[in-house]
Amino acid sequence: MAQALRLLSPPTTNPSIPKFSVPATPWRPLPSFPRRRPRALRVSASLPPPDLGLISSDGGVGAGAAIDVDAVTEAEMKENGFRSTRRTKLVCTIGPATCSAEQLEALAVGGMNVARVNMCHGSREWHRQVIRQVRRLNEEKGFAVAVMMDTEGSEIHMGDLGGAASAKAEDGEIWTFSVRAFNSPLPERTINVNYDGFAEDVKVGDELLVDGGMVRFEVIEKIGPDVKCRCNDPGLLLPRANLSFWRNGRLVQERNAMLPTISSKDWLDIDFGISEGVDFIAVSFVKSAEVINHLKSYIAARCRDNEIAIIAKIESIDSLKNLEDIVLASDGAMVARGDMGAQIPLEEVPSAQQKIVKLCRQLNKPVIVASQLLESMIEYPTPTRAEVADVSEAVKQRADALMLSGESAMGQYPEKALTVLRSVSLRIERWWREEKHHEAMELPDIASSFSDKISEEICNSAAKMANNLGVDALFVFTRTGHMASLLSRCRPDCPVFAFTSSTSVRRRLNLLWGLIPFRLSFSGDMESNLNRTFSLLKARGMIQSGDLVIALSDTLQSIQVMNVP
Ligand SMILES: Nc1ncnc2c1ncn2[C@@H]1O[C@H](COP(=O)(O)OP(=O)(O)O)[C@@H](O)[C@H]1O
Ligand SMILES: C=C(OP(=O)(O)O)C(=O)O
Ligand SMILES: [K+]
Ligand SMILES: [Mg+2]
Repeated sequence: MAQALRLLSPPTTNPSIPKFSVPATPWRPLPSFPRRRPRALRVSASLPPPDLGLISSDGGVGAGAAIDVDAVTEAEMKENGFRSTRRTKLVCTIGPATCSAEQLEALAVGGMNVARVNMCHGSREWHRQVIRQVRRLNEEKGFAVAVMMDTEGSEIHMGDLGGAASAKAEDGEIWTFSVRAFNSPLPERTINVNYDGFAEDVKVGDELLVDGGMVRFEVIEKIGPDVKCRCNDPGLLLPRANLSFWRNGRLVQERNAMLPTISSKDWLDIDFGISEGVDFIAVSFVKSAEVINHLKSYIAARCRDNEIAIIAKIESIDSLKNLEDIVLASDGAMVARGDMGAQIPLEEVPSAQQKIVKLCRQLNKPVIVASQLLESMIEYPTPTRAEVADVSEAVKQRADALMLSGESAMGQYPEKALTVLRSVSLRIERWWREEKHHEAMELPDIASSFSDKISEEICNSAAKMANNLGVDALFVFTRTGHMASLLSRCRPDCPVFAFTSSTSVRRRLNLLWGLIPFRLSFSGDMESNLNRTFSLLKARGMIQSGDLVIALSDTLQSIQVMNVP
């Protein structure tokens, strides 16, 4: 009996799983405000124009019954049926090739779930414009694109080449790497280095790697602040490229270890991100869990209502050493293969990726696989076969999200690259579902309270039932998003419709595998929630009478199997 009572009592929030939690605000009906009908969207590929956008159709069940549906997802669902919606989420880095309103809209229509701005490049003003543009598109056109800010971090990198887009280093050429401040244009074959201790730290004979080995130099002479280097592996130098130096075949790490993970410039960028209301902050070159905890308390003190999820970028040797602690402290992780490949041997990157993806799923943290997925598409309109195989491997590992970097930031074919990610994801997901290739993964208990344990058991059972019964969808009514994340962790065969009353929770859920987040105000009365939801979704042609669904609620900790009436 006690058990039954507990099952019905509202769950307590679990402080050790801060993921996506928002302060428990009492339910209140959202103010009804006039909504503009968006203009028709420009649509690429085979999607029909999503015409309803953010418009709330109340399906004849009264005012206040509004539901926010992502216009693009809705179009995809109508086109392919909702069982076939894409489960893998897509992150696009925004840069000069994609920063206009039209270009951002094209990416949103093409399936971008999260827009990433990299604070390593561009000015704060530039990023502000991009973030506001994304928000405006969401409001006006019914997208639900989340924004991720990525910190620069204290890496050693080159300056911006005095404004040049790139510079070619030829075999045998002597270049000067210097910490001096120059007036632009820079002297010929001269590169600025952002780190003052550079000239002291390197030694004659060291190997200097640009971008993890895209170009290689050998240090041949040190003259005060200038370091003369001979180019051994020629190639293209890009602005602000990462620099690492190697001695006797090993990465020289001492100095990196002394640089703070979050520099003073990063703190200013973080303040900027908080004031602009970004959804995620990705922290570069994380070394330990402490920095994540520190940042989380900093953010908690500054933005109560609008919690920001912290993504730890796993890209340094230290982050691999402290992986589990870092992932536990964070709200998610990124396999940042670009810098990782400069810190560990390249042949170790694939196993590191697999390990990180698996650990994140076990610990219920979303994970992004990033860098060079479609690198050749920076210049060419089709990917290499090897790139398609790499993307499909990440999809098979069932990472939550895939990320474009240079392909979308400064490449020539950003929309085509996104289309490749979308179509490869869809195809591989379907193939893997149909052939039932996925082995069940051992999912450890992660709950730290009895109430959370109940949620976890409900989600594990519901996902299993959904697979065994072949249901059409799982519905979850969730305030903090936690229960939705637990369902996503199970990677069920059917899509998960996640209903939350918070727009910011909804945007953050966008990063999670298999979730279709909706904003909907709902009550503690499951019966009426379900009836309203069914009417609203039926009115929009998103579900039909007879569809079989399993519905869960985190306020009631309940589970129901039913046909849509
Ligand atoms: N805001 C920006 N302004 C200008 N260029 C950018 C911007 N963001 C990204 N880029 C370009 O896109 C490339 C790839 O982006 P990303 O992978 O995020 O950075 P990085 O190469 O520094 O790790 C960068 O090297 C840079 O040339
Ligand atoms: C995603 C990465 O980080 P950034 O692009 O900021 O270097 C990476 O190194 O792979
Ligand atoms: K960065
Ligand atoms: Mg990096």
